[in-house]
Amino acid sequence: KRSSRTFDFASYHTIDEIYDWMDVLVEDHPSLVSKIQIGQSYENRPLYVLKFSTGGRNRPAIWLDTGIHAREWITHATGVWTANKIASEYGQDPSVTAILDSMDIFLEIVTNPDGFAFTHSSNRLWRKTRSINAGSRCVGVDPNRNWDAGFGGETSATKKPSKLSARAENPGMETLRDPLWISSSCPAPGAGSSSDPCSETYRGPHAHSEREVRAVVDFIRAHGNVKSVISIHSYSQMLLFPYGYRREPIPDHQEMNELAKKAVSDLAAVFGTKYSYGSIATTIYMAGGTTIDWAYDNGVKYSFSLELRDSGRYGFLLPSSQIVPTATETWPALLDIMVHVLEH
Ligand SMILES: O=C(CO)C[C@@H](Cc1ccccc1)C(=O)O
Ligand SMILES: [Zn+2]
Repeated sequence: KRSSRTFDFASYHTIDEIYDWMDVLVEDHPSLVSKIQIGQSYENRPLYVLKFSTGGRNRPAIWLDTGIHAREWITHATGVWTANKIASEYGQDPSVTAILDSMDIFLEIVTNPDGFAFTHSSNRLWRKTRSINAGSRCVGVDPNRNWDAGFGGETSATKKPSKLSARAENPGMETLRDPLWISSSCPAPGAGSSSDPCSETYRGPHAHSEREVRAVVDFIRAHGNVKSVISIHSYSQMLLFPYGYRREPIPDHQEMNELAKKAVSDLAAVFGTKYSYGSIATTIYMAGGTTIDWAYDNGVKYSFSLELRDSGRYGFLLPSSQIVPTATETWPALLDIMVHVLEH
């Protein structure tokens, strides 16, 4: 009989391998884990979400997503490891047990399946969705600029992008040659996204134009009781919270900052990996239309994004030997956030 525990967590996997593994995880934990489909991608791949629940009806919930950017393979791998950890620790770890006795956890591992498949088949550094842009030969929308929160920037940038801002508009192109820019605090253009379909931060024709984004928006709105959204990216080793579309701090800045401080401290305690933390706009760069700004503005107070390993040496091409160490050190940070949500 297949077991979810014998899966090779120390290797990168294809979408089919991950989707098959999800079914085995459900088989191994039938009273805790279920798989729901929240929609379909542009190319009609299913959008699957793992639900961890011990009962109740519409309990307060935590939403986790990985793989919204296709090339950030360490995030899908961390999502698989974390799903297994949650399922294995229920009934063993007191914090996990307490969380799941009162709340549900939803985890979407392959949030951008078309892009992910494309990184396996054609272009390992693909970031965006694979939707066709009318009137352009350039494909795809940045799913982390497509959300209806500061979409297109409050002051949509009309100024000519400077060299720096051109870089900020093309995350990943320079990072292989010049990783420093990604952790530079220099701001991206005011808009924090691009209207150019050929840009890596193309925001799309309108907010929620992407099926992959729309499906999550509809799910979270219909659920109505999501207390935390944690959207996991790589790389640069940061723990981020809103806002990205404004520099002004959120009302809950102090609480979020202190929680982030504790989380990165507990992460560092594992192997010494250093994370920075703070609001998106002040820690990485201005970014409009992001997942967690939308969540926060729609009542999800505990909204965070993680930027996993590394800080630029391998970037998106993180060796598979670092998968389990990365997932292992990230776990205490996730637990800190989830326990805080449970207690508040
Ligand atoms: O994926 C990234 C490239 O690794 C960095 C992320 C940084 C970010 C993450 C979460 C919210 C706002 C910005 C991005 O530009 O969307
Ligand atoms: Zn990303």
